[in-house]
Amino acid sequence: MRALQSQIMADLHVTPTIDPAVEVRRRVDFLIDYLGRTGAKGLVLGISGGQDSTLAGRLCQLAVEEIAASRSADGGTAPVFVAVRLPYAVQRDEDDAQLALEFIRPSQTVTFNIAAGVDGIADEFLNATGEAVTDFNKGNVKARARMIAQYAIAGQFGYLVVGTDHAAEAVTGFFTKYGDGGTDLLPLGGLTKRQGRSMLQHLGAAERLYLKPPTADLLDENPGQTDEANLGLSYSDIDDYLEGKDVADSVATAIESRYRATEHKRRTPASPADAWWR
Ligand SMILES: Nc1ncnc2c1ncn2[C@@H]1O[C@H](COP(=O)(O)OP(=O)(O)OC[C@H]2O[C@@H]([n+]3cccc(C(=O)O)c3)[C@H](O)[C@@H]2O)[C@@H](O)[C@H]1O
Ligand SMILES: Nc1ncnc2c1ncn2[C@@H]1O[C@H](COP(=O)(O)OP(=O)(O)OP(=O)(O)O)[C@@H](O)[C@H]1O
Ligand SMILES: [Mg+2]
Repeated sequence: MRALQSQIMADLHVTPTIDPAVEVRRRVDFLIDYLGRTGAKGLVLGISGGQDSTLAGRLCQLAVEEIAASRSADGGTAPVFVAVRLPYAVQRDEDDAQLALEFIRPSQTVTFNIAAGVDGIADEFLNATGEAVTDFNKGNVKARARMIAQYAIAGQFGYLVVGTDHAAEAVTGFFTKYGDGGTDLLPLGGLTKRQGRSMLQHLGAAERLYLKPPTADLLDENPGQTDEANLGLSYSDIDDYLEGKDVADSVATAIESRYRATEHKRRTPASPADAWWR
């Protein structure tokens, strides 16, 4: 194995194989423990219809249901899980999002359309700079608008914002800084994409929910662009690398170059006391 590969596996807490049942239990326990220690009144998470939010959402719901079952015995109130639909106007694959919600069965579902907010920022960008925001930058505004919506809900009702980042996204920094990367806790941390898929399968999700090609779906001009097309890398190769397997040199080099370039996304902002960025 390459030296950096082994270092990355350790830094991102990846294990080459998992038992899906054990990982479901461990991550539900983590959510229960975190909720207990913070006293938060609930968890909030955007549900897109993609694999990651379907899995994280189901784990959140299992956690709050277990807490509710244990508290009903002593008459206490339990935290809730709020699933948020966050379409930009009309979502092309809304049926997948609805299927994910049917599987998750959240305590509550809220729909918060980000179109007015995002278009307001795009209009003001033009006023302020004299040029139109690019489709790519507007995509990151969409991801950040979703973060703002979730924190508004969390702040108002005393919830925590759940993130869906996992090792196969963290390694390439494939998320919007302070957008989908801006969250309070990460129940999928350390998992590869195929390990997450195996957990959804274990939980009895419909195939469509875990075989769907991953997409950030942030672009007006290329709706549903797959992550793999955007990255120029397949999740199968990224997972192999993270699980310590041999991959082509060109694949390892591409992953390692992205890993180095995106270090700033996995850190808190640099200050004069830090040296990691040198
Ligand atoms: N060395 C450095 N030290 C500190 N900060 C640094 C920096 N280099 C850039 N930055 C800052 O970071 C910013 C760039 O980062 P960011 O704004 O995130 O933008 P960027 O990484 O360019 O774009 C986000 C990428 O993540 C993808 N994405 C987003 C959301 C969801 C998903 C998904 O998987 O579903 C994927 C999206 O398709 C795109 O390829 C710069 O504008 C600058 O402010
Ligand atoms: N249209 C949307 N509605 C609600 N939440 C969204 C939407 N788009 C993105 N999100 C949130 O942003 C997170 C990051 O998106 P990302 O595409 O990485 O995950 P995913 O859609 O759940 O799974 P996949 O990576 O397989 O597409 C999602 O997990 C979800 O919480
Ligand atoms: Mg997606």
